[in-house]
Parts: sequence; C-alpha cells; structure tokens
Amino acid sequence: MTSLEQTLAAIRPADPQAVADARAHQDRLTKPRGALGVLEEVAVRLAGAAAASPPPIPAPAALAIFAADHGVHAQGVTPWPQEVTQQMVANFLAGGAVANAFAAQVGASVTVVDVGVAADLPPARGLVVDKVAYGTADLSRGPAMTGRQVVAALEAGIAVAGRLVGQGARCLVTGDMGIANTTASAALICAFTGHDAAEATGRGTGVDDETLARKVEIVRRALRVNGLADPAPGMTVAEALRRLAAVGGLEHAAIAGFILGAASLRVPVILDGVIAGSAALAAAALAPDAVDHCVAGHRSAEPGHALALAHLGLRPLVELELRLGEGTGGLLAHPLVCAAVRVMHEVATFDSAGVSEKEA
Ligand SMILES: O=C(O)c1ccc[n+]([C@@H]2O[C@H](COP(=O)([O-])O)[C@@H](O)[C@H]2O)c1
Ligand SMILES: Cc1cc2nc[nH]c2cc1C
Repeated sequence: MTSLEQTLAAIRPADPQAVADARAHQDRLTKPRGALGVLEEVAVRLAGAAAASPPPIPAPAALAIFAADHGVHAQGVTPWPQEVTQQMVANFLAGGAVANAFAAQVGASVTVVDVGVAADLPPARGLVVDKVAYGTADLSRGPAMTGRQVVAALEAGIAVAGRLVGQGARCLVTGDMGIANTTASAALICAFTGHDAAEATGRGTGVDDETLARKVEIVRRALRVNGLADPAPGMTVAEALRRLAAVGGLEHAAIAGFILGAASLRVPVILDGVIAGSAALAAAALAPDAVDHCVAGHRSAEPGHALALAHLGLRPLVELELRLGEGTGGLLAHPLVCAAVRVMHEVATFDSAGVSEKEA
C-alpha cells in the first residue's frame, strides 16, 4: 500500500463512548450545564477524536506553513507578484512574519514546507524541501496538477504530520503561503460543495472590483474546462483526487495530506482560513471521518470560507475578519482549544467540591 492508502485506511471516526463519557463529565463539573458554550463541544470533540475522556491536553502545538505557486497567477487574479511567495518563505524562516509572532505567543513551533515554490530556495533551519513542481499549471486552461503530482503533494503533507507528531507535537496547525491561492481555494470550494463561483470567490489579499470580476470568471472557466459539474454526494476517492488535482494548489493538496495524517494519528488539527477550509473539503471527500479530528480555528473574511465550514459542519472559534493565512487564525485559536480541554482535567465536580446542585 502507498502512504496515502495506508493513511486513509487508518482514519477512524470519533469514538462514541469517549464522546458520551466527555458529555457526562462536562455535566458533573462545577458550572451550570452548558455554561462553557462552544468550548464544551470542543472538549467533547477532542475526546471523540482521541478516543479518551478526558482527552490529552493538545500541546505543544506545531504549525506547518505549506508554500507553493500557482499557474493561474498569469491570469491577473492578484495584484501581488509571484516572487512574494518565496520572499515570505524567507521572512518566515527569519522569524519576521505575523505567523512567527503568533506562534511565539502560543508557544508553537514553526516549520515551513516548500511543496511547490517556483524557485529554488537556499537551505535553512526550519525549511523542509519536498518540492513536487515549480508551481501548478493554470487551472483555467486544464488540470492544475497531474495525478502523480497531487498524490506526491498529499504524501508530503502526511509525512510532515507524522514527523511533527513523532517529535512530540500534540496539536497540529495548518498554515499556507501562495500568491494567487485564494483563486484555487474558491475553485475547490465550488468543486466540492457545488456552490456558484460568484458565491465562493472573494477579494483575497484585497483585489479591486475589476480583478474580483475577473477572478469569478476564471473560477467559472476552471470548473467548465475541467468538467467539474455539481459534485455528487459519496464521491469516490478517484473522483476526489481528480477534483483536487484539477483546480487545487500543491499547498492545498499538502494541507489535505497534513489533515489526513493528523487524523490517522488521532492528533487534533486546527484549521486556519479559506485555504485550509478548501483543503479540508478535499480531505473530507477522501476520508469523511477525518473531519472528526479537525477544529475550525477561525472564519476568515473570504466568503468561500463560511461555505466550506458549513459543508464540513465545523463552527469557527474566532471571528476577527482576518484574511492573512500563514496559520495566523489557527494559532490564535490554540489557547482556546487548550483551555477547553484543561477544564476536563482540572475543574472539580459537584461531588468532589461539595457544591450543591440545582434544585429540581
Ligand atoms: O487564510 C485566508 O483566509 C486568506 C485570505 C486571503 C488571503 N490569504 C493569503 O493571501 C495569499 C493569497 O491571496 P491572493 O489575493 O494572492 O489570492 C496567500 O498567501 C494566502 O495565505 C489568506
Ligand atoms: C505580504 C504578504 C504576506 C502574506 N502572508 C500570507 N499571504 C500573504 C500575502 C502577502 C502579499
């Protein structure tokens, strides 16, 4: 079996007994029932994912920023030059990006993975080079990736998840860097949810009205050229791979692999913004149970992100109108996820603390 096949075969859904135990435990803690709102659901979710109640504290966290370039950049879908991808990789490695500041704030390690940057990068500490191609082909003219490339990028992500967990990470956070990747994200969201290009496409780094209209047209053309009519429910693995290869980026495929790798190891993965959300749709089409191991860190300002999260049934923890990527929104959610789980370990029960219960 290939590493992708092995990973898909190893993914299990949430454990129902751990979910039931975690719910019952929440209700015995010294707080009114449900008083921790969404955080109670997060703790229960992590219990199901870990098949243990209480689940392990999800720390330390490790952020992986998957970087790649996009052939569709040639269609004028972003005002930023393609070199910004490699320049920002250098910035991450030097510790100068927002993701580095947020990672320091929450005690997360940062790994940068070149899965498809359109240039050779000098070796550096913290850089993993697993380059599948020098960027994708233009998704508006045909498939962005070959079948071989999409599997190689998925397996690059699986390998990174396995290495980080092997080094002691107990929570993974997705990150991305790729100029023009919000166009590929919108196309993936349409390809996996059936939403229209105009609903799923947004302003990315902040494009003007004219560029936004062009982006919508490019996404629509990509779906037509690649034969991506409405996705049928219960899509085969082969069709999910075809759709991901047709309009995804190398970083989307690697992030999908990273999610699948985390799920196969029963380690929770916090999703960042629209790039992660669209990659998670591909991961869910390949292995629906993988979603049980995901937490939506935040909801980005990109309109397709809400559509992706709704399709996945995930509720974002943080909503701050972020639209940066890099893993920034996922990192901000990490302390909330830890706090939700810590409650299960440390808060007294009505019995243990001698606190009277609500009168009937
Ligand atoms: O994470 C998000 O939701 C998000 C929303 C808008 C932009 N980005 C980042 O901006 C870059 C892509 O934007 P664009 O306009 O070039 O498609 C890429 O590096 C992403 O990490 C990220
Ligand atoms: C400067 C810059 C930083 C980024 N980080 C993630 N995407 C980005 C896009 C740009 C343009």
